Amino acid sequence: MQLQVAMDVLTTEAALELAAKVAPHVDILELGTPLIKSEGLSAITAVKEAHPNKIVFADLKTMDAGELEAEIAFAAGADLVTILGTAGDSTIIGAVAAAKKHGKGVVVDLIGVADKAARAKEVVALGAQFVEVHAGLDEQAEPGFSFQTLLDAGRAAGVPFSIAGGVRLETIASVAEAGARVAVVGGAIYGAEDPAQAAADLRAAITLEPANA
Ligand SMILES: O=C(CO)[C@H](O)[C@H](O)COP(=O)(O)O
Repeated sequence: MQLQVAMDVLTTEAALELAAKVAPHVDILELGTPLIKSEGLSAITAVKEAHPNKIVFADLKTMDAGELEAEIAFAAGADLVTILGTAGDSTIIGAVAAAKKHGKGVVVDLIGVADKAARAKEVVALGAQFVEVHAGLDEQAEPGFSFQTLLDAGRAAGVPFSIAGGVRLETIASVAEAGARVAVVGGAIYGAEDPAQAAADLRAAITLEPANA
């Protein structure tokens, strides 16, 4: 299982500082949606230039204009972009076309999708590399939120998936056990007193091949 850090910070400077600390322990550097909205595509370029051997993940959360939005993010240096599973098939097909042109990949975020297993199979058939089974920050804060529902949805997906939303040291082993391809960790790394140590601890908690330096 790969480890992805979600850098939900607001400046390129903060992202570069965080990435420098955690890169030795993670496989994928994610630019969070607020960071991209705040700083624009130049943040993607800055992170890729600083970490050319890491997979750079642009959490665009695209809902329309799939080909155009994916195209500009790949051109800026992204290796993976997210398209929302609630978007129409034509949006996903467009983003996949851009990914093929650049030799990159599309991840479909299932946030807000009611039947996650059915949509997961559909979007992978459309060319998505994998799906992200995701509880967003707002959903996590809702009363009665259960992390277990994410694991169950991942298991039921029947296609390669990542888990995002509330993954931390206490839960990451269960993400691996559920068969996830990627564990996405945001707050448990960027909010830690020592992000490098937090990332190293998460890494040690799962059975992984060594991350690329
Ligand atoms: O994409 C996101 C929000 O939409 C977050 O980056 C993702 O949910 C990670 O969350 P956490 O901080 O709980 O690990």
